[in-house]
Amino acid sequence: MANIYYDTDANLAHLEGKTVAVIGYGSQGHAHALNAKESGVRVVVGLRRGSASWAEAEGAGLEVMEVADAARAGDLVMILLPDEVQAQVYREQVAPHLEEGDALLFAHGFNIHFGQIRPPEHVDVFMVAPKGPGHLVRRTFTEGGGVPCLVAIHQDATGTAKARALAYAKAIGGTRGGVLETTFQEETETDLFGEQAVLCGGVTELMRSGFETLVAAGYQPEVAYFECVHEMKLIVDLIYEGGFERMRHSISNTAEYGDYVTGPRLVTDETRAEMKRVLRDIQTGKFARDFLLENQVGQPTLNAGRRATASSQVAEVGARLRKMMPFIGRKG
Ligand SMILES: NC(=O)C1=CN([C@@H]2O[C@H](COP(=O)(O)OP(=O)(O)OC[C@H]3O[C@@H](n4cnc5c(N)ncnc54)[C@H](OP(=O)(O)O)[C@@H]3O)[C@@H](O)[C@H]2O)C=CC1
Ligand SMILES: CC[C@](O)(C(C)=O)C(=O)O
Ligand SMILES: [Mg+2]
Ligand SMILES: [Mg+2]
Repeated sequence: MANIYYDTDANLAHLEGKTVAVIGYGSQGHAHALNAKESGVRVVVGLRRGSASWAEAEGAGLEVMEVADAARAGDLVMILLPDEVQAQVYREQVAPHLEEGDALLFAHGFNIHFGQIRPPEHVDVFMVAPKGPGHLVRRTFTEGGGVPCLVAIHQDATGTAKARALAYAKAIGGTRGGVLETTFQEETETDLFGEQAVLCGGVTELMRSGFETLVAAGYQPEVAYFECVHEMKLIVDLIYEGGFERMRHSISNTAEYGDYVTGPRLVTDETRAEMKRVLRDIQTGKFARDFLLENQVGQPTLNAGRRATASSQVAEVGARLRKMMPFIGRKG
């Protein structure tokens, strides 16, 4: 059985009198900084002077400083920069300011697990990794809930790493949802697998292929969008609330029958074999090497993917239909 911690297992006193430096103010950064501040923690944000994030963080009432200054000010330094820039920023602007007893925190294990960052022995190194997008980490917190987190300890120099990790997780709302103890290896490999095979790569490819199949067969693109993209959230909301059972309780018997007989026609033994190969590429470090190389040569795959997404029919149709649904809006 997994060790899972909740609010009463974590004590914010471990952060009392301490300064948390949140480095980066993007998806995760803004959520951690604001949630922790509202939990009574002293927070400073480390950024590049004059950047868009700087203005945004200051506008939200946070104390902002350059990365090196924040690293110096922080007793706990949480690295919330894109994975591909973390190693260089760490080396040049964070490492020189890590003092005995400080803690270096991550929200994903990539750089530690794949050996891109090697912290000194005199600091705690741990992870508090929300299992959800940063904007939802923030939104869920403001609604009184919390996104579950994983914690893992890589180094326990002070003997208090776990207590501090749980306190940090509580400050950002994680213990409201449950904080599961893991290792850097398990978090890194499962997170990469989940986002590639299921949550992002798997789901978007499935939705896009469904949309394109209907359009190619002569159906209206707007019908295809509502059916294969828009409704996904409504179906997933039911799974989020009550598992597959609640979703299957709400859908028609016709849909449920089709679910049982057609799902396995699409996710076949061949798909499962490919999932195993995807996992193997992650475990052997092949994916990490490819991603690091991608960044050394100017992100051609990321850029091509973004261009293709922006000019796709599903994007054009979706943008037009969402404009007519102002109640959806963007909440952060
Ligand atoms: N996105 C998510 O929901 C999740 C992310 N994670 C992990 O959290 C970490 C952060 O990811 P994410 O929130 O997506 O990151 P983002 O891409 O959203 O981070 C962008 C922020 O980093 C700043 N930044 C980028 N480059 C630099 C630099 N060279 N120096 C200083 N600041 C810089 C940007 O500032 P500027 O305005 O200057 O560009 C901006 O504030 C990663 O380890 C990721 O794997 C974990 C769980 C979920
Ligand atoms: C699913 C993608 C994610 O792992 C996340 C939001 O949890 C990420 O890296 O952004
Ligand atoms: Mg994730
Ligand atoms: Mg991830």
